[in-house]
Amino acid sequence: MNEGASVTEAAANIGVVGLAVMGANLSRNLASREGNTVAVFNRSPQRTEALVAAHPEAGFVPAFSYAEFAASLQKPRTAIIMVQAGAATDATIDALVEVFEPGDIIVDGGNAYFPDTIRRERAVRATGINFVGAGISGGEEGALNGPSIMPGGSDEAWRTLGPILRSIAAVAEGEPCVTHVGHDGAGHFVKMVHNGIEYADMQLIAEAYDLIRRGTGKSPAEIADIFAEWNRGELESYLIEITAEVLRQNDAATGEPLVDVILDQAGAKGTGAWTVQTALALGVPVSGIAEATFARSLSSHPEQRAAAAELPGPARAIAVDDEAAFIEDVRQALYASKIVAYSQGFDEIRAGAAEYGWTIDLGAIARIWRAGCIIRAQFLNRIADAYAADADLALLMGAPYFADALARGQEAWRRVVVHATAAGIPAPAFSSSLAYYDGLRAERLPAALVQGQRDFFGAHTYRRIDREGAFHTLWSGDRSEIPA
Ligand SMILES: NC(=O)C1=CN([C@@H]2O[C@H](COP(=O)(O)OP(=O)(O)OC[C@H]3O[C@@H](n4cnc5c(N)ncnc54)[C@H](OP(=O)(O)O)[C@@H]3O)[C@@H](O)[C@H]2O)C=CC1
Ligand SMILES: O=C(CO)[C@H](O)[C@H](O)COP(=O)(O)O
Repeated sequence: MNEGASVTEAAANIGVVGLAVMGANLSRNLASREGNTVAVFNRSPQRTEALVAAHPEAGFVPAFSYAEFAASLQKPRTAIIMVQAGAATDATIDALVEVFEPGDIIVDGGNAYFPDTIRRERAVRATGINFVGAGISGGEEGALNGPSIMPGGSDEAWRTLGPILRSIAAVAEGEPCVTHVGHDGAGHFVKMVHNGIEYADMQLIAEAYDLIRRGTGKSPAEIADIFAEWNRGELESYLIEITAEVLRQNDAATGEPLVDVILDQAGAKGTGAWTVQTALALGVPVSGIAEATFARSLSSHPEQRAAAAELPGPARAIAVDDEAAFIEDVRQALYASKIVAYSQGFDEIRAGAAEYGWTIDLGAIARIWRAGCIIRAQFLNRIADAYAADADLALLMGAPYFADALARGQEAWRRVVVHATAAGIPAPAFSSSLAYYDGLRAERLPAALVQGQRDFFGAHTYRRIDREGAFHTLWSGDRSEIPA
């Protein structure tokens, strides 16, 4: 580490490294707050020059080397990194550690994989510099006007960072959408699950659109009106709102609905897969999130889709007698499946907190997701209420409000899944959410048979319903049972 430049050169109280969509807008957000002077740095100088030229009102302090960036910051220095996850983040942290000093704070605001954040926090802390992994959600508009922020890291770093992050975060019912989630990787863990829920929510909405289009023959613009109407009720959310916008958009080149000219292969940068991988390791069944993630993968294998195109099946058309009733069924199925997705996500956060020793206030997470982030929704108030009533809820969807909503919606949900299945319309997120609901409420599951099979081929033992202990049947002997 070097000593940086003299204090007299240090004009900025905060800095941002990485000036693509998120970093540029976050820098402008920071600069717009009273008392902030923002130093900006990007690996390629053109981005720095472009940002500074485009926004003279922001009073940015541009830097063209890491040493210059460090010198432009008041001590203790605070810098927020907004670069690509993975190697880019490691390279940026390494470069900052070289020019920062003990007591300074490095915040990684990108979508890092939480084990990386745990590793980085440990390594950077050893230098005396604070490292905070902070999930930031809201896309371009959120970064500019107020995102939802999920910081991890130490209590000491939070004391310094808290006021800055509160000043730039979205506000929901007077409360800034930021909370100290927990230590080291807790913030990025929660952001990861946020994105997993985002994948599920998006897939469910996409399935609802597909079913309505195939069931009623309505145009995308007409379905946009349906989503806009839904957005005035219990489904009110940013994702429903933007779905109406996307469906209403016509392609300038062809005049066709834009949704009909977009290639039907969904991309993914990895956070959904991380959510599922982590859930598998924790033994948490996030089946809705997993199906949503796999649905993107399935869409993106054109060679396999071409190979399967001639396989037999129904014509993917639903015969609907009562259009209005069918649309209402889809709405209810969407709401029920959405409850499942959030319940699964919160279950994963609860399990992750237990595994990694974080104290995560689940009600506070619901509250900071009410504004600023991509999954912001009226519905999150209901989740916050559920955790306020019982902070140790074993199952979010078992809370009275959600249990009632599921009870009200489950018949419609079943009708939609039956229709979809009979018509050969894939609705993996709707179907798997319903299977999860039925699985959890089942008095008895065929898991008993799986245990019998495991004991048969691998002497893995089983437990009995009527006695304590583990048992094994001598399958290749006289088939008597012995205590294991
Ligand atoms: N876009 C979004 O809606 C959201 C993104 N995020 C996360 O925020 C972060 C930034 O996202 P976004 O603004 O979309 O930008 P990108 O994820 O596209 O990252 C581009 C930035 O990373 C920099 N970069 C790439 N490789 C390196 C490297 N080896 N060393 C230093 N810098 C490097 C680029 O610099 P250069 O210009 O020199 O190439 C550029 O500033 C990401 O982690 C992303 O996952 C979080 C929430 C929402
Ligand atoms: O973090 C985000 C929103 O919360 C980003 O928009 C993220 O890139 C979305 O993930 P993907 O690109 O995999 O759809």
